[in-house]
Amino acid sequence: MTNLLNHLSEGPASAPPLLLGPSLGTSYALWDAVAPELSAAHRVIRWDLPGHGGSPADLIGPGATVADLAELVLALADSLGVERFAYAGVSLGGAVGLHLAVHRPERVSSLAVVCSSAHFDGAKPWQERATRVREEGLARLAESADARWFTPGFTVPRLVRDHRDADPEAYAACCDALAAFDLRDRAGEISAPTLLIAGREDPATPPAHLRELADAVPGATLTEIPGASHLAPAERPEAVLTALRAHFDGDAGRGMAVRREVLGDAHVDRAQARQTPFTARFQDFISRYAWGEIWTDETLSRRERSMVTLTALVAHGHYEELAMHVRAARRNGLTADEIGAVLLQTAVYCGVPAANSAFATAQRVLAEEADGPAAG
Ligand SMILES: O=C(O)CCC(=O)CC(=O)O
Repeated sequence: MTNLLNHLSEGPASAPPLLLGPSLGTSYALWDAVAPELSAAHRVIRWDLPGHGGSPADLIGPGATVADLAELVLALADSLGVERFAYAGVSLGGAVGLHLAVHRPERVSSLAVVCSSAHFDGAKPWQERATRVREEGLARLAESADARWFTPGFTVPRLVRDHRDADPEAYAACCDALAAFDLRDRAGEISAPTLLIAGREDPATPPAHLRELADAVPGATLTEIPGASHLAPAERPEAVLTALRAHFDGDAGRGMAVRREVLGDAHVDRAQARQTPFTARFQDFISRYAWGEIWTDETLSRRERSMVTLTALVAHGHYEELAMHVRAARRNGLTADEIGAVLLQTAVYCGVPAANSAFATAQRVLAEEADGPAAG
């Protein structure tokens, strides 16, 4: 029997690690609709609480704390050779992230706290729930899971099943951890870039809890997701994914916006649709560095960058990319005459045959543009 948390790893082993933590009663299936997308640019490692999903129940016992759970997460990371990681967690999983960011800041590069809090409204309700679960098991409590986790009419049967099938003693020990958790007077020490995500309809950790954290954690940003209750990654995965990507992907997120402005949505959508696990890291590299760092640098205007780029593409004979960048140059404000003047200059410095092909390519693109809206 292993003494490690059960986990699922997705994405390239060489990508930056991102750990995903679950909420009480759920399993790593909570991230099913989000993790595969995040794994395009991250080594995603999602874990199960003790006695939940596939984790052994005896990893914790009565009187457990969030610190105990955080130690189990660090042991898992150590076992996978992961020293420093980005971390996102829901509710109890978010509390683990807050604890790590305060007590082990050297391990956490960036933090997202989803439908969670610096405290869970005192010890009493959790002590009562722990007692009840120790006495009667989880079947009856699981009957009310939908109402506690989702907006009316929504459900994820797998998660409700995981709740019912969790080990009652381990579940109760997790309730003990929630009862004792209060990080309010330490939240100001968090130095990792922090994103807070609230489900606007969440009755368990309402948006006010996340706002309280936003006021306490230096530089934290807060996103409220409409139409989401307590398990936002399951109920509104697209919204959670967008927020997490913007937070964790940083330059790549910013770069993607510039890439869309310069190359057009149609082109970027096609490139994204063609993306495979094999090309994902290259796409991410392009968004992060070419678009997120270089094209966003304001030392040169976008018009100037287009002129330099056209010249470089002619010099190396990259005529497919040249066609794309003639369209981009038009978006960046160059006239057809200016593009012609750039290509004429390349005849001097790159050679007449190269400029000859470049004029033919540009002529075709400009003619297409004259015939109708740019194809992107
Ligand atoms: O299952 C619930 O009733 C919500 C429990 C809670 O707020 C802690 C958690 O989800 O981890």
